[in-house]
Amino acid sequence: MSEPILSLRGLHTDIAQYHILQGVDLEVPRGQVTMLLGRNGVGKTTTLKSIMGQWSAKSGQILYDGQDITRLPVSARARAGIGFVPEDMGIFRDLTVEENMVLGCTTGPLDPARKDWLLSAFPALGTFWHSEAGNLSGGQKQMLSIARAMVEERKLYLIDEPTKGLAPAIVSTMAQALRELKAQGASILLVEQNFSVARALGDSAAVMDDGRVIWTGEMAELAANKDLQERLMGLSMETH
Ligand SMILES: Nc1ncnc2c1ncn2[C@@H]1O[C@H](COP(=O)(O)OP(=O)(O)OP(=O)(O)O)[C@@H](O)[C@H]1O
Repeated sequence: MSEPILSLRGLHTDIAQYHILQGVDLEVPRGQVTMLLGRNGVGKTTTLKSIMGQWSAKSGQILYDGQDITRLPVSARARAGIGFVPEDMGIFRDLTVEENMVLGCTTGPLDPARKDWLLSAFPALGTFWHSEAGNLSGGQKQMLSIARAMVEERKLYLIDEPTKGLAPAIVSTMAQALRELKAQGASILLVEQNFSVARALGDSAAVMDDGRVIWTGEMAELAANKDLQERLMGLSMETH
């Protein structure tokens, strides 16, 4: 098997006086979707932000594509090919959809073929291309946030709860876009509470508790084992 695109080794991150990540070990295989699961507040978002550099790790190591990025600034991690879609969307409300997308481009102008693909994946963005992003619906803002992170090809995408609060029809649009992204060869680390999406998209899974990864394996294995789900996450995926 080839080297994982990302390995976390014993990662510790503090937020203020709180010791949030307490030795996270995690591998994200190349070209796969890895689900990061767990109860609320166990450190999933903090893990993504530590990988991106928005929180700096106190100790431990982040290896990305053969390089130690633990101490690099956010901008260098982005240039190295990591894209991050935060849960709070981070779009600019006063700018148009187009302007938001252009701001997502770091290496040159918006590539027309990439734009065509994104507008076919998320047609509403084409309809509102010249509208202010603040006027979009909640689901459309979420699509814009994801589409902006996909506007240039990245090797690794970190995506935090992309389907949160979305209507079922939009959830399947989002899931399809992520499937297409994977088909293009990207690696994805995905935090997702919607278990039917997790089951449908995930190749492997890592479950966190109390600032650590407590289980890793195939997503299909976790999805098939109710006792394991109850033990790791306190719930059964079938009921969610
Ligand atoms: N800015 C902050 N200041 C203080 N504590 C924080 C901050 N951000 C997160 N935390 C705390 O860190 C812990 C982990 O939070 P995190 O958002 O990483 O969890 P999560 O697993 O993503 O949770 P959820 O599923 O609820 O989104 C929580 O106890 C949270 O309260």
